[in-house]
Order: sequence, then structure tokens, then C-alpha cells
Amino acid sequence: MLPLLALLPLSLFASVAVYYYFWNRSQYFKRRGIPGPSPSSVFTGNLKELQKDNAPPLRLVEWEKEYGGTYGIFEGGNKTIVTSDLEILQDIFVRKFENFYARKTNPVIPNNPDKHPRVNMFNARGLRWKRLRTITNPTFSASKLKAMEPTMQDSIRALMHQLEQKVDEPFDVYPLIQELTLDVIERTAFGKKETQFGQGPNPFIEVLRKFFNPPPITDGYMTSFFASTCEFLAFTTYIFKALILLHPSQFRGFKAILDRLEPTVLARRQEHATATDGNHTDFIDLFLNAEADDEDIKRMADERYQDIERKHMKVDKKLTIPEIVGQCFVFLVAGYDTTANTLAYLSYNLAVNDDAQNKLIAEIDDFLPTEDDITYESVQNLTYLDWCMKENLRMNPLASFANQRLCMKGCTVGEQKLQVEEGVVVQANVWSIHYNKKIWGEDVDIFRPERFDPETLSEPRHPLAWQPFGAGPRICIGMRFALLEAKMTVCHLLKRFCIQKCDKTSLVRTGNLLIGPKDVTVILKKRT
Ligand code: HEM
Repeated sequence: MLPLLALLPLSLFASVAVYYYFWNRSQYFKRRGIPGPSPSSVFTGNLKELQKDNAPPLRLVEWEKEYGGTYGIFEGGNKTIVTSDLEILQDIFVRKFENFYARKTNPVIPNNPDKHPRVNMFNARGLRWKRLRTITNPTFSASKLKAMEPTMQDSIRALMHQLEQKVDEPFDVYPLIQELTLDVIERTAFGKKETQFGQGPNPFIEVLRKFFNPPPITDGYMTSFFASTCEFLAFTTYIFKALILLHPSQFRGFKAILDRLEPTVLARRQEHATATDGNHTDFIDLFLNAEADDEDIKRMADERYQDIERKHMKVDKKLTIPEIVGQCFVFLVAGYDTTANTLAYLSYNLAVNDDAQNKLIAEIDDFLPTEDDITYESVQNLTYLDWCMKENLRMNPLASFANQRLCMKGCTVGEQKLQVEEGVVVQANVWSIHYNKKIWGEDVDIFRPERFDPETLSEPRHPLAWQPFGAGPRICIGMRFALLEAKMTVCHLLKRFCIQKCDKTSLVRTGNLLIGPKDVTVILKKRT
């Protein structure tokens, strides 16, 4: 009885100590004199209010109006400095990359990025990231993109065939665009031979849709727990592994994607073992050509992520099979909805801006007399199309939450020499930057591609004034791929149709991971 009674004050003391730790953490920005919204919970910080209306980056814009250009929030245990100060961001993304070479911990997948076998390039850090990036860079070279062009064209033409059935009546173009971008990534990245168009809706879309629209973090006790305790990752990662075993259903989305990828990679590896020619046809082939043997794996186990600081250090150009699966996973996830959202937003912007649409059609007709003239090279030469793409992504930097870095070694940043301590995250407030009137002029809310005409500028804009693809050594690796696909699709589309608005055309942005339009309902009119 007595020992049990003694446990009572002990557990009381432990609870007070734990609470004090979290309370003290929640006072971090106050102690540092950095303004910001008071956290609604000492555990999950500002996460609840951040995700309240299902569009977190837009909440950052509202907070900037209240707290200024640089302020602090708590994303669970992540202490995050949100800023639209371009000099701070230039330091973080570019000049002091050696202090900021990692991303923040993902509360939904709390895997240790230095140890997890299936780490992908997005989550990896330090030397491991450098190795993955170095092997993957050539995948997006001009020659590889050119090799992918015929497949992209085939899927785009299949989409046009579907759109022909939709003319003259209002319809939501977004789901069909999603079908296209998934089709392209499945065919170019994972060797799927035939287009899915004409064979019914892609069953994988539903899985990805759920993946991209997770419930708010604070709605789930597991995600709340991991988000609150992200500084104890070395320990919580084991709890995470145990929970996956106990509740696999919680991670159904990931599992469904991996269940699909892993056998594909393994089957292809089998083909590689028996085939004689080493032609790279898609990402999996390219990765398998860099497969690590036992010796490589032993050597790579000594890889220390801090070695990123040794700038000229050579990296192994080798990947393990789980890493190959991880890379394929991130390409699929990063390459599908980002491009779909871009095209959906552009369809909306063209529908509600006749003038821009007419100018774009005139340029396409001038330079590309027939659909056969739409090629890898020719679309690069269309200036107005390029301005439309840029303006569309200025108004809709849909993946802006990825523009953040974790401080790995404390230093000062920006002109005011703001001290950033190790373990603090810096998040670019991209929507505020992209709508800053001092940078873009008074008409920031208007779709005006001409603002990207360099001849109208008295001096060039700051290199980070436009950052839909991020910046610095970790800038989006799929940028050229995405732009090629989007530009070719727009050219095919406007060669055949013009896009008209109707009563149901409106723009409501939503999404936790990416911000996309809820729907894009328009009317397609056949061009005569
Ligand atoms: C319009 C479409 C796209 C947008 C707006 C977009 C946006 C972004 C952004 C903002 C980042 C973070 C960059 C940073 O932190 O500096 C990123 C990273 C990344 N993106 Fe994209 N992306 C798009 C398409 C793609 C495609 C098609 C792929 C692959 C097929 C891809 C693969 C990746 C990967 C692997 C990273 C991580 C790079 C690294 O950490 O080294 N993205 N993307």
C-alpha cells in the first residue's frame, strides 16, 4: 500500500515537470521578443488555428497583417519563424544553406530522416539528401525530358479527346486534369505502357485525393502527439513503428501507395537482372542503374549528415532498393497534384480574363500553326505563355508550405541580423511576398501576365520575389518537367477550344498540404 501511495506524489511531480517543459517551450518567442499569435495549446501550439479554415498559407497572410513581416508560431513542437523578408530568405535558402540544409519534421510521418531506410529526397537531409539529389538531377536533363515528350503528348491528346465530349456545357475541368497529370507521371516515371484515358477513371486518384486532403493534425490523437513531441524524434519514431503495427488502417493512404510501388520496383529489378541492354526508359530504370551492392551499403552506413558542410566532398552515386521506392513515392506524390493544380488555376484565370486568353491564343496560332508543331522546343519559345504561367503561379503558389528550412547550426540572418537558433524552422510567407504591392504594383489581385515583361521594369526584381518552386540548392527538382507538361497541355487546349466562364465559375481555394481550387467549372467552346 505504502509504495503505491508514494507513486502518487511521484506521478504528480512528473506531470507538473512535463507540463512545465511544454509551457516553457510555448513561451519561446515571447522570451525572444519575437511577436506572434498566442498558442491555443502548450502542446500543439498554433496548429489548430493554423489549419482552421483548411488553407494554412492564407492564415499566415492574415497573421502578417497583425504581427508584421517576421513573426513566430508553434507548429506543435516546431518553433517556426514565418517571414516575408527577402534578405532573411536569401540567407536561409542560398547564402547560408550549410546552416539550413534540412526540412522540418513531418508530424504525419515521424520517421528519422537520417536512419529510415525509405527516406525520400524531400525529407532527407545533409549528405544523404546530397547523394539522392545528385543521382536524380540527370533524370530531369533536357535529353531525358525530350525522351519523355512523346508519352506526354500521347496522354495530352487523349485528354483532348475526352474534352471534345464536353463542349458547350458547364463542367468541372479539374478532375480530368488530375487524370492527365497522374497518367503522365505513371507513364513517364513508372513505365506504365498505355494511357488510362478511355479505360474509365483511374482508381488510384481516390487514394491520392485522400492523401492530399488529410484531416487537420489536431483532429487525430496520434498526429497531435507526434506534432507536439517532434523534438524527441529519436525516441518517438519507435512509438510510431509500434503504432503502425497496431493500427495499420491509420496509414492506409501511404500503405496503398507503397504497396503499389514496391512490387513494381522489384519486378523491374528482376527484369534488369536478366536483360542485357541498359537503356534508361523511366525513373525506375535510372535509379536501378545506380543500385548499391553490399559493399556500397556498408560504406554508406558511415554517411554523416553533417558532412554536407564539406562542400566539395564526393558523394556515392548509389541507392538502396528501399531508397528507390522512397524516390518513386515522392515523384508520384510531388509530381501529380502540383501540376494538376497549376493547370486548373490557369484554366480559371484564362476563363475570367478574355484579354489574356485572346493574346495567348494569338501567340499560339502565330508560332504553332498546327497541333503537330507543339513540341518540347517550340513551347519554350512562347513568351506570352511563359508570362501566363508565371503570373498564374504568382497568384497561386500552391506548394508554398514546402518553402521552409530547419536550422541545423545557429547563426544570424537578414539585414537586421536576426538570431536563428539550432532547431528553429524558418517558413517563407510566399503568399504575402507574391501579393506584396511594393514588389508587384497596386494591381496584385489582377491576372496580368505583362508584369513579367522585363522591358516594363525599371530594375530587376529580387531573385526571391517569385518563388513558387522554392529556391537555392533544394529548389523543386521537377520544375522543368511540370512546366513542360503544363505548357504543352495549354497549347493543345487552346488550339482546339476557348475557355468561357459561366454562372458556376468561381475560385475557392482549399487544402492542407497543397492549396488547390475546389473546382473549376467552365464551358469549352470549339474554335472554328
Ligand atoms: C507546378 C508544379 C510544382 C510545384 C509548384 C512544385 C513546388 C515545389 C516546392 C515549392 C518545393 C520546395 C522547394 C524548396 O524547398 O526550396 C518542391 C520540392 C520538390 N519537388 Fe516540386 N513542384 C512541382 C512539381 C514537381 C514535380 C513534377 C516533381 C517530380 C516529378 C516534383 C518533385 C519535387 C521534389 C523531389 C522536391 C524536393 C527537392 C529537394 O528537397 O531537393 N515537383 N516543389
